[in-house]
Amino acid sequence: MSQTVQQNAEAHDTVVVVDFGAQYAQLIARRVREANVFSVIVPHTASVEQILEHKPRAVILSGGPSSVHVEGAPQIDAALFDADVAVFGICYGFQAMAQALGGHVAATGQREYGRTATRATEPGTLFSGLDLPGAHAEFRTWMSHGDAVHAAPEGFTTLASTDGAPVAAFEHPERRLAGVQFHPEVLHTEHGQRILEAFLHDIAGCRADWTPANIVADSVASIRKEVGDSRVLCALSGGVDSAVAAALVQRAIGDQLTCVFVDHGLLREGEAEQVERDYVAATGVDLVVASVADQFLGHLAGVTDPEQKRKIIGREFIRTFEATTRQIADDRGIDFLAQGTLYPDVVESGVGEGAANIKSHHNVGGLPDDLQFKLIEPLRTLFKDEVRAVGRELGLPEEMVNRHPFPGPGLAIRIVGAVDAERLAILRRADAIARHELAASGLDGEVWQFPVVLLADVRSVGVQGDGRTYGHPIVLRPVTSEDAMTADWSRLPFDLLERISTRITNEVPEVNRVVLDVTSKPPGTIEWE
Ligand SMILES: Nc1ncnc2c1ncn2[C@@H]1O[C@H](COP(=O)(O)OP(=O)(O)OP(=O)(O)O)[C@@H](O)[C@H]1O
Ligand SMILES: O=c1[nH]c(=O)c2[nH+]cn([C@@H]3O[C@H](COP(=O)(O)O)[C@@H](O)[C@H]3O)c2[nH]1
Ligand SMILES: NC(=O)CC[C@H](N)C(=O)O
Ligand SMILES: [Mg+2]
Repeated sequence: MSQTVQQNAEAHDTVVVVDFGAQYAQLIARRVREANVFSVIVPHTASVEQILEHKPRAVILSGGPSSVHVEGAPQIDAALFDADVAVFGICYGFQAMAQALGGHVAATGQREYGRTATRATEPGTLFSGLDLPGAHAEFRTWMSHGDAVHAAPEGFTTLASTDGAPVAAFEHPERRLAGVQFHPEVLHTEHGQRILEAFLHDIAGCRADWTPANIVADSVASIRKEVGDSRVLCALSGGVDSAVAAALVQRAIGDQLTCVFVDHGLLREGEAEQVERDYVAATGVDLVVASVADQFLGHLAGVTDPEQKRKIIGREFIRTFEATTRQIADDRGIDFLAQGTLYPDVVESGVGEGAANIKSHHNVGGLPDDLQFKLIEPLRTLFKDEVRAVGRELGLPEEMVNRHPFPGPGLAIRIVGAVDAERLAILRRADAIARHELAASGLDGEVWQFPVVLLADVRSVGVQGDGRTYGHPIVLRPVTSEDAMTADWSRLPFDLLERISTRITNEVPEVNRVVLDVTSKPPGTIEWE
């Protein structure tokens, strides 16, 4: 378990979300945090001891695709229910809980997907704060199940039912156990957040202390404690996360901090200048710029595999930080490196046991084994919207806090194929046009991120100026998202897409085709590599 998680677990009431393969485990964790309670996610393969290591006040069992009554389905160890921790089951988690405690779960023959009317038969603690008109009140819930709890375990009160779920909610407040068949975490469920909060606050007794002001105070205190009077190098990219991480470290230790910005030749047009100008102006921080494009491009020459690109970039970042340290360190040296790593970077890099490695984020899975620095990652447990809230709390300007994310490996993972200076120049021009037109349309805020991708190894035939061309396609990938864990393709207006397409094919001679990516995440990721 990472040190940050340990610290948070000690300072705040923690909720552990056990992921049974749900589409919504991330969403559950976020909703818990929206109730101002700290939460972490663990895979269902975690043992009860591993769950309890987080010192949770409550555990939430997520939904999942399996059927609890089928042999080999993931189960929950009944020891959890005697561990003096509150437990809330959702969908599969509700069924697993019912079965483990002696209730009866079976297929119903009546599947319920999507909007479902749930009849509350008893307010209990879970529903007591809801404005439900009388007994047998109906409210709209979101369901996704084919199995159902037919009999609640002994001692539990049944609170609701639906046509396809004889027991749609139950609780045993004295044992601090409860569960629901529907999904309280999705916005389509009426009163969903209130029901979750009733569990968190009224049944589990979690304090609502996970707020931006507390996050800042805690991180500042723990950075001070850890760093003492040592010096810290902070990797600054111009993006939101590292800007907020640097501002936190600066608040904690002031001029013991030096920031380093790596110009690795994989940046977008104007980016290096912007960091030097804006960030220093906003914070007055001490900034070193390392201009190392030749070094990065040299190591990337001929490399086409995305994971290999990330590993090379992760390694060269660290080599650059080491070289910078040698350049600027006095006789005390620099032991600490601060980075703006976020919780989704950690989850996607498959660091948690059992989680799949989707891609090795250069700053997590891409780090070299012989790392000389101790890492300070004050945002390692946060989602992006929480980072933005912390940035506002620290007084960073709104333009900085709202900036679209840009991945550390930069344009290297937006060129499908090997990376070289010429290809980078093509992509940089196309990207600048797309960004410019998006900003000019006033729709910047509607889009989470807008990758522009060059399919460098693909060519297609075109006709331009009455002549045949054989050029490359550019892919536009504008997406909307809440936290980059899931995303949808942005429905940008056709006239904006047309302007971008026309300008790119007119102004970038090597490109003769512009295509729009209309894939959500999942199944696609946001970046192409
Ligand atoms: N060009 C760079 N120079 C120095 N450090 C970098 C650079 N690019 C990335 N990093 C480091 O890698 C971390 C992860 O990069 P990432 O792009 O995920 O975050 P960010 O740039 O801080 O924020 P955003 O997600 O908004 O772009 C950064 O927080 C920073 O510490
Ligand atoms: O700093 C980073 N280093 C990386 O190696 C990396 N890979 C993806 N990303 C960013 O993470 C978010 C999710 O991206 P994917 O849907 O492509 O996994 C998106 O915001 C991506 O831009 C990265 N950021
Ligand atoms: N979404 C879920 O958790 C589904 C649980 C189980 N597979 C069912 O069909 O009932
Ligand atoms: Mg970035």
